[in-house]
Parts: sequence; C-alpha cells; structure tokens
Amino acid sequence: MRNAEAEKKRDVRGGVAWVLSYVRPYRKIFIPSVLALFFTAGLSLAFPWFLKDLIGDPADAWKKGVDTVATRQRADEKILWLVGILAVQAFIAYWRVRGFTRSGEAALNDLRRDLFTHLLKLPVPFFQDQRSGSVSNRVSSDLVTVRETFLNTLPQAARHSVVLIGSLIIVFILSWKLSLVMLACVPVVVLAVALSGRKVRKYSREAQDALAESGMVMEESVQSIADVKAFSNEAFEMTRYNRALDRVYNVALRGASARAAFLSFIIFVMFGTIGGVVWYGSHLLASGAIDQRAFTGFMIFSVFVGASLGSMPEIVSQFQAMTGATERLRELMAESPERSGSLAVGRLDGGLAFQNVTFRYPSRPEAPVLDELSFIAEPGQRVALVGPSGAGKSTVFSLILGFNQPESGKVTFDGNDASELQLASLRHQIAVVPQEVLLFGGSIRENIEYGRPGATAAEIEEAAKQANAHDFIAALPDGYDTTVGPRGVKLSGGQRQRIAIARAILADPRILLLDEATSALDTESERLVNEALERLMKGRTSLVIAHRLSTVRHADRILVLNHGRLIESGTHQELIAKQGTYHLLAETQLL
Ligand SMILES: Nc1ncnc2c1ncn2[C@@H]1O[C@H](COP(=O)(O)OP(=O)(O)OP(=O)(O)O)[C@@H](O)[C@H]1O
Repeated sequence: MRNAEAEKKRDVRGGVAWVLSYVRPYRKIFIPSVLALFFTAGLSLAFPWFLKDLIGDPADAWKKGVDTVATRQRADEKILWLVGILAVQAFIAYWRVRGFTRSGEAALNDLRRDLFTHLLKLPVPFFQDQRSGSVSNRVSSDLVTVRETFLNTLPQAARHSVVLIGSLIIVFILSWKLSLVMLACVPVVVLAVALSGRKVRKYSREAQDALAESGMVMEESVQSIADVKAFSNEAFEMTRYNRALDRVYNVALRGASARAAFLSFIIFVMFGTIGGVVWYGSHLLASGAIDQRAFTGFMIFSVFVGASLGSMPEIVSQFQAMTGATERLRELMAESPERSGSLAVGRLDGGLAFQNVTFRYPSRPEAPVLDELSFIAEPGQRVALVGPSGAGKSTVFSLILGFNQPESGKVTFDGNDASELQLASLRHQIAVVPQEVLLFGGSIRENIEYGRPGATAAEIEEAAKQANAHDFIAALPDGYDTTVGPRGVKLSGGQRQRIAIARAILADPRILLLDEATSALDTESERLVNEALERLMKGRTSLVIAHRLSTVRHADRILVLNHGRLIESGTHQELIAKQGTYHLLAETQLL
C-alpha cells in the first residue's frame, strides 16, 4: 500500500516534470510569470487586511468611544492604500496571465508536435489494433486535460497555497485560540476527502470512458453515414447510441450520489464550524480577550482559509486527472517506432522477390496468413496476384510496403533484404493505387500533389493528362482548385481512380502496387482508367491484385494464392493449359 502511494506520488511528479521539460525553452517568460503569480497571490492578502481595518476600526472606535474624526481619516488613508495595491496587483496579473499563456501554449504546442511526429512513426499494426478513432480521441482529450491543468489548475494551486499559508499565519497572529477551534474541523474534512475522493474519482473515470464510448458511436455512424442510410439502419444506430447514453447516465447518477453525500457532509461541517467559531469568538469578545478588529480580521481571513482549503480537493483531483493523461501520453511516446534499416536506397531497378516468406498477424497467431511464399518479379515485369478472398493478397502488399515484417524468410528489393533498407527511401519508390480511392478533403491540385509535395503546377497538369484526368478537371468550374469534399465524395469512382493514378504518376515510383477495383465502371470510364493504368505501369515493376481477366491476360506472370500458399504460377496460357485452379477461376470469372 505504502509502495503504491509512493508510486502514485512519483507519477504525479513525473507527469508534472514531463510537462515542465517542455516549458524549459520558454523559461525566460515562464519563470517571471510564476514569480509574478506568487507575488500577486501574496498581494491579494492585502485586500482582506485593509478590509479588516476598514470594518474593525470604526466598530472599535464606536465601542470604545475613540475619536471618530481620526478614525475616519485613517479609513480614508487605508482605502487609498487598498486601491493602490489593487491597481498594482491588476497590472501585474495582466502581464502574468499573458506570460503564462504564451509560454504554456508554446510548450503545449511543442508537446503536441512531438506526439504527432511520434504517432506518424508508429507501425501500421499499432493503429489496426485500436478501434477507429480511439487513438486520436484519446490523445486529443488527454491533451485537453494537460492543457487545462497546466494553464488553469497550476496557477490556481500556487495562488491558493500562498493564500492558505498567509491567511493561516495571520489568523494565528490575530487569535490563536480561535484558530485552533477553526482548525479542529480540518482533520474531519481531510478524512472525508480521503474516504470519498477515491470513490468519486473512480466514478468520474468511468463517466469519462462512458462518454468517450458514446462519442465513438456517433463518430462511427457519421463516418459511414452513406451505409447507415443505404441499409436504413438509423434505428439500429440510435439504439447503439441510446445504450451508450444510458451507460453515461447510470454512471453519472452513481457518481452523483457519492458526490452529493460528500458535499452535504462538507456543508454541514463547514457551516457548523463557522457557527462554532463565531459563537466562541463572541464569548472572547465579550470577555475582552480580543478586540473587534482582531475578530473582524479573523472572520475575513477565515473565509479565505476556507475558500483555499475548499478548492484543494478539486485541484488535487485535476492533478490526478493530469497524471492519468500524461501517463497515457508517455506510454504512447514510449511505443517503439517502425523498425527501419539503415541502408539508404538509391534509384531501384525494380526487382522484387519473396523468399520463403511466412507471416501471421499477431492478433491471429493460430494460422499463418502467408505460408512459405516465394516469387520473383523482375524489373519492369507485370505480376498478377489472384486467388479467393482472404488468400493473403493484400497482406503481400503490406509486407512489400514494410507495414508488417515476415516471421521467417525475406522480402528483397534488387536482391537486398528489405529489413536492412531505409523504410522511407524505399517507400518513396513504391506507389499504391488502392481499390477504394479515398482522397483528402482539399483541392484536386493538392490531392495530386500528394504524390510529390512541391511539384509545379505544370507537372501536376502533365500527370493529370497522363492519367486521363485533365479533361474532366478542366471542365469543373474551379478546375484544379475544385475541392473534392470529405474523402473525395464529390467525385465519381472512376474520377477518383484517375486522380489516384495521376498522384502515382507524379510520384514516379519504380514499383507499383495496384489493387484493381472490383466495382464495375461504365465502359467509357473503364477505358479511360485502363488507358491511364497502362501508361502508369509502363517501365515499372507492377504487382496487381487482379479482378479482371483482361488484366491477367496481359500479365508476365500470374501467381495463384490460396490460404497464403502459392499454388500455381505462370502465364495465362500456361495456367489455362494446366487445367488447375486458375483455369477454374478464369472459367467462372471468379478472379
Ligand atoms: N490486420 C489484420 N489482423 C489480423 N488478421 C488480418 C488482418 N488483415 C487481414 N487479416 C486476415 O488475413 C487473411 C488474409 O487477408 P488479406 O486481406 O491479405 O486477403 P486478400 O486475399 O487480400 O482478400 P480480399 O481479396 O478479400 O481482399 C484473412 O483471413 C484476413 O482475415
């Protein structure tokens, strides 16, 4: 138990230290802001101090029959002091908030940048193992928590600590007897916080998870809105959302009972203590043990003690939330990035081979998805991959792209083991034209430029011409500046494919991975796409997951896969003559 407590403390400190390490570069603004924070917090004690005199002096003067003119004069003097100090405090506070925000936001941006850079380096399987959107959702909400704590709670914690300590010293000076009565309730409150705090925290974490879950349902439905509508599944989605909402409601209710019990107890103790203190103070006042000034001062500063003390549980729980958030973020930062070899790749000839490659997905270790797979694609050759659904064709692509590594055997490029090559330089020479082309939400120009960032307008246009896309783009009202809508929904399937081909042409890869679309295009569109593909494949090594007989006919070699094994390979004629699986697939058009 003690160990766990120590561990937790270290984590809180570790989380804060981690965030602070990002503030280091901005310390020239940050440190003066923190000093100013402590200074203004100290100054804020001047307000109750002068207030005590403003109320207490006249009361004393009236009671003791002291000269009222002199009292009035003193009051005028004090109000001037008070206004002066308030003005200084306001001035410093303005610069402090600005400085704190400037250094804090800049540090947080560095943190966000580091996280995103790291996310981009993580291997593809890491993302496949997560539910859609959950990584980005988690990171965003954790960053919000860190920001909230750092920019709001940290200054609050510093201010309340200064006010609490300062006020406590003052109340003890004013009347140690009354102070002891007041402080008698502190252990009770601390105990209550300790006892119910854990429960409240547990529920608040559950509530957050439940809320995130409901957010995910909404995100998934909105993302596939076309499918939802096409299947008339609005009611089904609503049920899913309702179930998530019910959970949010139930967890919130359970949390509310714990919080309500805690709150009513605290209210009782707090007001009870105030009543007790006033009662005891009146007795001290009546017996002349304290004067009116000290009593007024005591009451005012007690309010400050109470307010600072009362905000501590919230501050502590916010720090705990930040600890959770930084823990998750640091875990993410500790995830190993993609493994990359060190050998920089020059311009490839385009030779590609699999040598006895066996591979299984970590999430499904029972059966290998690729089983001792070997094949060679010579530079410039066109190789077709055919086989039933689930045979492992897409997995071959993901191994070529280095998304996954073989369990045994190797993938080679121009005879070099892929695991020794630099991933980035290798991927630069590979382009993918997927089956379902998803474009980015920007303009057509930006979408084509994605193939080679920095390409000139003339190069982009030339690539579009080669891809048979220029004519339809030019006919659009905004031409190349037309925005394509989220994921390219404003373009037809054939148009999207031609944009993807233009992108690949611009990238000028040595190796092309093409997943042929299964959905039929109309004849004209198909002719335009095929013509563009022919141009794209010319002079490059191409691997095509083929779904059309016309494509396989023109392939230099056809690989027939089944259950991750190569069961036949050869040209169309050879395989037809063999009368095997390929023959059957071709006959039934099941490619
Ligand atoms: N990320 C993954 N994690 C676990 N298993 C996977 C993953 N991706 C694919 N698989 C499994 O690996 C096997 C091969 O899948 P793959 O996508 O390579 O087949 P395919 O031949 O391309 O199929 P299709 O023609 O239907 O696209 C399938 O059984 C599939 O369920």
